Amino acid sequence: MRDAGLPLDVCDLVLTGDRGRDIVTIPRLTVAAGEAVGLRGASGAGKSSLLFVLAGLTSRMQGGVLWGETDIVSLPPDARAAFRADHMGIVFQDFLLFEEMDARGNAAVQAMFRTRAQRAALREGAERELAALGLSDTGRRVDSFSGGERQRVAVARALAAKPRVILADEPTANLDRATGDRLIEDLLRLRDGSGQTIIVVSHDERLLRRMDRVLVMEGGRIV
Ligand SMILES: Nc1ncnc2c1ncn2[C@@H]1O[C@H](COP(=O)(O)OP(=O)(O)OP(=O)(O)O)[C@@H](O)[C@H]1O
Repeated sequence: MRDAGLPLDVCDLVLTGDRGRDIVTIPRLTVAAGEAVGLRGASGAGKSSLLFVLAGLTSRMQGGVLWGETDIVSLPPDARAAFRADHMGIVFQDFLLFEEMDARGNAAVQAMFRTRAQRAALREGAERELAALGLSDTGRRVDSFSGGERQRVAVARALAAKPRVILADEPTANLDRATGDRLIEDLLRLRDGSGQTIIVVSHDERLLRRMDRVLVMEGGRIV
């Protein structure tokens, strides 16, 4: 089993956008290891921007974002990328799939960056998650998949390596009810089994209801 989830400690965080505008301002936010937290709020409230910060996908942040002992704000971009690859599974709002690869290849894409010894486990994890999400025909190129199918590939990719942290932006948005429910069960099964920390942006009440805690964002702040 992989290590359990990482705790998060955000301190005096400011994310600055173009023209110097503050997009996200968080004086303090702590999430326990293994906690499942929902983030909700109106469009433009800063939810996706906060996920980007937590994933270390921007250099325009100030303050502290500690995952365990590691402050990703103070890491250079290549070290942030390595930390992300080692510890995080991310579901982006627009999925970011490799269009010319099949579902299986996309779900196991991190294998390209792993050692030979790690590749088999990652491919196995990808197959397991694709099956758990009910996706068949995994040898087909993803550019021919529907929105919901693409979403399932993106989620399988995020979960394949059993990361210590899962960050997801609207993971159930394109899914029918049954598939959405399956995804929610899958996320919680991971958390209950190996204690992953989960932070999910969503408007889906069924998903939010299952989280340990739901935070509301407004104007770049948690209210
Ligand atoms: N690089 C940037 N420069 C300036 N403003 C930005 C930048 N990135 C995002 N914003 C603005 O910051 C605000 C928050 O955007 P964000 O995408 O985080 O909102 P959101 O809560 O995720 O919205 P949605 O639910 O519609 O996805 C928006 O007004 C957006 O236009």
